[in-house]
Amino acid sequence: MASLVQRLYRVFVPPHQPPKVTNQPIKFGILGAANIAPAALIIPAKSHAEVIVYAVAARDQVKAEKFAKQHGIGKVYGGSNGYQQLLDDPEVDAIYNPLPNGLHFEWTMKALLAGKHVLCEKPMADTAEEVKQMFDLAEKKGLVLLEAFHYRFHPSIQRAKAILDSGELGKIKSIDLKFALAAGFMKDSDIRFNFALGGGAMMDLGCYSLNCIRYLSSSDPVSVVSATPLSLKSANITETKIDRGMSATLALPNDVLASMDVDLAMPWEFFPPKLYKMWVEVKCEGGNVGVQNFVLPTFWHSIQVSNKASGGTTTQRVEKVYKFADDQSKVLDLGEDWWLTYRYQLEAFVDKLKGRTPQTWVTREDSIANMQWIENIYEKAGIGSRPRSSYVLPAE
Ligand SMILES: NC(=O)C1=CN([C@@H]2O[C@H](COP(=O)(O)OP(=O)(O)OC[C@H]3O[C@@H](n4cnc5c(N)ncnc54)[C@H](OP(=O)(O)O)[C@@H]3O)[C@@H](O)[C@H]2O)C=CC1
Ligand SMILES: O=C1OC[C@@H](O)[C@H](O)[C@H]1O
Repeated sequence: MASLVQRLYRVFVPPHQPPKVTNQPIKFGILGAANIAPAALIIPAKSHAEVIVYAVAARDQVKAEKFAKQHGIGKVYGGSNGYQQLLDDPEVDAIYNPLPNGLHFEWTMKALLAGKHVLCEKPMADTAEEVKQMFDLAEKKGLVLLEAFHYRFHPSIQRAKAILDSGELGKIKSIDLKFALAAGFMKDSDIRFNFALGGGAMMDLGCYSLNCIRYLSSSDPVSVVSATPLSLKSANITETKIDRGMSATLALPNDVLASMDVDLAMPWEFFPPKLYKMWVEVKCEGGNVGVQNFVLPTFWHSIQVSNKASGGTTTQRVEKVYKFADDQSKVLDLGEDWWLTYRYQLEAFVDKLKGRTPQTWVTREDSIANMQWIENIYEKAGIGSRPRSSYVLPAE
């Protein structure tokens, strides 16, 4: 309990590591005064000695200034041209793009055209074709582009995968994943319920779920067996192509079946009270691995392993891995138990920019495939992909 409290305190009040000029710090600009920006970049940056959150842009000048003041950001761009002004600032090295999904393509492309590296929120765009174009441009410009699947950088999910890969439990037979938030977390006006902005539960919670299934199984699906959207039942939302939730079954290679259930407005459960569900379980020939809280492991998580040992006995164990020194490999000493997934992600992003080898990475192929299977699931569900961006690259 004491370590939990200590960890939580450190998450929000990390020891400050002011960057020195000799570090040649990476100066970040944030597109939009987004809700997720403090957790995903501003707090993690405080403990990274090579990162400065230098500027923020918001469509509204007053909002931009308020956000900058609240988070100690020195440079502010506001108004209708604020995003572009931020991209044109020669001091900015890297852009964090936490805009609504439907704007990721346009503003990431513009950032790359302006010569900036980009950390782009998930899901990276509305279509796989867009994601491909984003990586093509990044490669052409020699810039770093990363889809912010932050949970992949944390040692806990990597440990779960290492157990599966070790062969301890034999071949994977099935995967079941649930990711849901109780009704009321999201307002009707939330970007997640807006089709034009790339909304939908499959885009939001589903992109992680699919990514996690693909990651743990080290495979892409062979087909979407079924996909059933949960419709919105709100008098205030008229979007017919927005899935409040999605239940999908995927066929993976070697007759493995994976099921995923996501819901942005899960009906309340009181006994015991549940505000959210975030559970993935992999059943293997010789046992199971389940990971509780796989997207937010820093706060709390458990890796539950049950091993059907020979002789009919089953052994159970629980592992918790908050930093790499705690994992079974003992090879790497990286992180602190209070590092958020986003802090691990920032470490990797900066390493990549600086020409060092990041501990792990989410590749171009991975991001394109993830987006393609999101589209395939929407197709099977009968509601189709989110609209392609209307942004057209200026002629060279
Ligand atoms: N990695 C993670 O754990 C998480 C990732 N996300 C991802 O981050 C992104 C942003 O999510 P979140 O922070 O919740 O979003 P917000 O609702 O805070 O919106 C983000 C920003 O979008 C800007 N924006 C630009 N155009 C529009 C528009 N037409 N309508 C509404 N907003 C607009 C706003 O910028 P301005 O300030 O200029 O008005 C706003 O600040 C999404 O892609 C989401 O999937 C979200 C939560 C967690
Ligand atoms: O981590 C997350 O949890 C809540 C979601 O709605 C959000 O977009 C996602 O990134």
